[in-house]
Amino acid sequence: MASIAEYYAGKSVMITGATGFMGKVLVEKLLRSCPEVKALYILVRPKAGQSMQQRVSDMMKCKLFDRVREDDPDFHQKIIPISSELTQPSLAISPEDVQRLTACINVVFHCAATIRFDEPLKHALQLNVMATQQLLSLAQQMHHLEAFIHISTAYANCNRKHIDEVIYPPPVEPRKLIESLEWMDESIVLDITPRLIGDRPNTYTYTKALAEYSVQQEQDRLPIGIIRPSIVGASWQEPFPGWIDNFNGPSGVFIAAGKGILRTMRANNDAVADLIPVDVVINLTLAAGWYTAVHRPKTALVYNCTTGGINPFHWGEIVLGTNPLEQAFRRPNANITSNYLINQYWILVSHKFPAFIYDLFLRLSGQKPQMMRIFNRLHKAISLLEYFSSQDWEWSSENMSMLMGQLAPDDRKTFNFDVRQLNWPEYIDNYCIGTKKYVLNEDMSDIPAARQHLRKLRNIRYTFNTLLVVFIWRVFIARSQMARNIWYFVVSLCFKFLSYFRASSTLTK
Ligand SMILES: CCCCCCCCCCCCCCCCCCCC(=O)SCCNC(=O)CCNC(=O)[C@H](O)C(C)(C)COP(=O)(O)OP(=O)(O)OC[C@H]1O[C@@H](n2cnc3c(N)ncnc32)[C@H](O)[C@@H]1OP(=O)(O)O
Ligand SMILES: NC(=O)C1=CN([C@@H]2O[C@H](COP(=O)(O)OP(=O)(O)OC[C@H]3O[C@@H](n4cnc5c(N)ncnc54)[C@H](OP(=O)(O)O)[C@@H]3O)[C@@H](O)[C@H]2O)C=CC1
Repeated sequence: MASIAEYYAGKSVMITGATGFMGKVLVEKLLRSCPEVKALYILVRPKAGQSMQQRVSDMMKCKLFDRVREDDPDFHQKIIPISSELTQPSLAISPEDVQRLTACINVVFHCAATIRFDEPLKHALQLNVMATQQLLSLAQQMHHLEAFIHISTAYANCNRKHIDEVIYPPPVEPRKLIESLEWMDESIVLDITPRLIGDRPNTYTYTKALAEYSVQQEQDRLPIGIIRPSIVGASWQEPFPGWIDNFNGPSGVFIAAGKGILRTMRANNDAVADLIPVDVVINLTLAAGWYTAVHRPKTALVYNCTTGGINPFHWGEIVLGTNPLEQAFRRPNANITSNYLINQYWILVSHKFPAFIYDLFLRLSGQKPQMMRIFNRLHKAISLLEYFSSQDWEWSSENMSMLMGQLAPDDRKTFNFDVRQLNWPEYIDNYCIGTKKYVLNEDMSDIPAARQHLRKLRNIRYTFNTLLVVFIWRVFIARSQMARNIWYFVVSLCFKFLSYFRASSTLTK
């Protein structure tokens, strides 16, 4: 039986979402570990004033591709960009390109999606569901297709507590929903969105569930596999530990906490933090492509790609890195609580009050206030994440274990997705370093300066607290006999307690 690299040798692979976080890691891994792959056709759109070619050439210059570049400086020749806007009819692929793709593609990896939690329903439907349906139609025209791998999310069915590796019937038939929303004005759709998404928290999870169903509908006509990763984080091992390029999910939280901006958030300390490293997801995805093509399972297999059931880690166990970020707003000291009121109290004391003071300082020094605005955006982002950090889910992962059992020993090493070996504290430490190096582009050599800055912040805090105590004393205590009496009473009580403990600890020696 062919190994994974042998299988992909000579194959033409089509990838959507190749410019995204997971797509880039998929392209890199395919080029590095399957060097005989024939060609990667990546569907890309022009964006933000950049042409498709410019975007692809920028992407290939990215540090992520350093190892591939070392192995094969001409690796870019295997990447063939195809212009496509997935929300347009026929995916806006030219007839010539359609012909090219249908003639040669062997494997499709569909990664593209909008992953925003606040996406208007119509747009989320267009991209996550309708584009997927159009892609399935294109796949049906492919003469040599051997596998169609769809990337979903483990949270597509987050309205359930236990999630098996099956497709659950969606609340509404996707085609019917698309037809009925077609004539509706944006504002009407906005009004009825909460009713439609029901017990799901956002349009993202809702449309990903509809997409899964649409994919499964084609299982008799296409060789399909569905991957459901949980919260995808920085890479664990490959191409190097800690690689990450965005603010999504925990990355934004780690950065905001590391900068001393985020000091409190609602999460359940004891709930499982179902993070999954991006390289694990990609290794499983490539293995699933191989398995679908070589073993041809009769129905579409769903792979829950999660860690909680295998190597659980909890939100309360997260200890943020020891390498400080540059120019922190305050000394990092982030806490999580499941209590709404306690969280609101800390938001007031640790977020809003310092932001108010800082903005006052900016105003007085003739600058534009900005901190309150930053905090308002942060609170919006955090409120969208709290649904996921405050509860527990259980995913079965038999298909992931089955797939591991099917791999040859060498493939198990090269395409490792065995998360039992994952050391969480080490992973989180590398993750934090990754956000510093690759998201914020900060240099590790600046760490002594960052530490010095933290010491300065500590001194500012001590000075501020001392001034506050003196102010309170002068304004409230020194002016009233009763307040002075209470103050002396409290101080003498503390003193007595201290002497009592000192005496008892001397006795026990
Ligand atoms: C107290 C701390 C203790 C630490 C331990 C506890 C850790 C708890 C962590 C809990 C994490 C829980 C994570 C759950 C995630 C569930 C995942 C489900 C899995 C999936 O299937 S999908 C992937 C997840 N998707 C997302 O994460 C997307 C969420 N993001 C959004 O929906 C939008 O970005 C958002 C938040 C609505 C903001 O929208 P908007 O205001 O319009 O801003 P933009 O997105 O346009 O971004 C503008 C600009 O800001 C940067 N940005 C975005 N987010 C952050 C951030 N959190 N911090 C800093 N900066 C951020 C963004 O990159 C843009 O920059 P540009 O330079 O490009 O303009
Ligand atoms: N990140 C995570 O934590 C998780 C992600 N997933 C799933 O993994 C997949 C990949 O996610 P991730 O890489 O994080 O997402 P990103 O947002 O990083 O990437 C999304 C990709 O989709 C492309 N895309 C978006 N809209 C269009 C469009 N209209 N036409 C063409 N291409 C488009 C983007 O292209 P462009 O660069 O042009 O915008 C980009 O390449 C998604 O299906 C997501 O649901 C599942 C679980 C967790």
